[in-house]
Amino acid sequence: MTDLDKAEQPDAAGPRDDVLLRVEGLKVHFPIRSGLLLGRQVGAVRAVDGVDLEIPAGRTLGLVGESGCGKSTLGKAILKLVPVTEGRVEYDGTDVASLRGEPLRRMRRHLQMVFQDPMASLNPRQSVETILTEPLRAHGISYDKRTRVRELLDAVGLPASASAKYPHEFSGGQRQRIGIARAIALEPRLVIADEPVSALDVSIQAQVLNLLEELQERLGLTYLVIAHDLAVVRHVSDEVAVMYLGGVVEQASADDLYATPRHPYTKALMSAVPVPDPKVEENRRRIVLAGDLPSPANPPSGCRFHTRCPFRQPTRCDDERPQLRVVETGPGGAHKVACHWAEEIQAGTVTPHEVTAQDVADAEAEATV
Ligand SMILES: Nc1ncnc2c1ncn2[C@@H]1O[C@H](COP(=O)(O)OP(=O)(O)OP(=O)(O)O)[C@@H](O)[C@H]1O
Repeated sequence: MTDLDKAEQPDAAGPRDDVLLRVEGLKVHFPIRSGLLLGRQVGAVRAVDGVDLEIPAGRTLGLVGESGCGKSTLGKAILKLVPVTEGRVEYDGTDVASLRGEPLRRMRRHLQMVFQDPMASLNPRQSVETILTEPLRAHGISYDKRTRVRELLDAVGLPASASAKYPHEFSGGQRQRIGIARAIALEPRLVIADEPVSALDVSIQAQVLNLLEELQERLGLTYLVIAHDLAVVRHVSDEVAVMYLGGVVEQASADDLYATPRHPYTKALMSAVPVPDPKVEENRRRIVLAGDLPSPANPPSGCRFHTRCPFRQPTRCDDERPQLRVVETGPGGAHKVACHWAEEIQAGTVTPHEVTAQDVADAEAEATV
């Protein structure tokens, strides 16, 4: 069975055997140092604070959340680009943390990243040909330069003449195509795309997203697509995970999550998305969250979202951190939510109340881990 055939199989609530990437209890805490020569650790930024994720082969998981919630750090931790404090990253059944030297280098071939800003991630002094062949040289892979460069450019919709040019000679969208060509040069299986279109004009975004989808189909790629923009994630994802302050608060198939968001934070995020139908748009009720994202150096106790949550119930939300749990399994697969009151909110027995900026400040003052 090919990866693509496997990807046709329906989701199940239990563990699946076609999982390419599995993340368990992942934590990335950056030490905060103080004192002379910054030698003493006085705290930690809990950028990622206990994340579980699974991506089946050939599928796309979209990861959304506001700036600073830990999305990029999670992506980097999967690629071992930042040190993991606790937890496990398993790629194709192998614990990534245990790999060193040659096995790590070999594994890296299969996991590649597409970055937000192609101008910053491409070396301005290298020609496109050098940019595209450097990963092959670094991994000691023999290739016919002209043929391989032409194949890669063709795969991302650029002409062979692009080969001799430099990044500044291209538009933003073309540069991101070069970044994508570089990412697929080593024939990876998993690609982590961190805000792949947020630096691009809206008119160009769809073209680049379509290219990512086309390459997925042709090459059987598995994607983790990180974005703050819900529309971008919806466009490309089979499943979507919503992150808030270092943790995943909701995960479901894209259709289920957009049709029936269940976590209060997801409800607020979704309420901000404009609806194309003018009648629906007119009646759309925006949930505006009071306060800002709390500092990951000093996260609230209990549910990380309780300080801003319109559905907060004393005192369980303040004291007990909810686990991400399956609340429903439908045709789209398992719908997981990290909220103590997910069922009651759905049934309408727990209802929203107004939260003011002062309420948030008071709750934050009371609630530190
Ligand atoms: N190397 C680092 N050292 C210390 N703190 C860091 C480091 N990298 C990230 N952080 C902090 O970790 C938190 C999460 O950052 P991260 O970049 O992962 O969030 P994000 O959701 O990707 O946001 P954005 O979209 O703005 O990049 C932030 O508070 C950030 O300041």
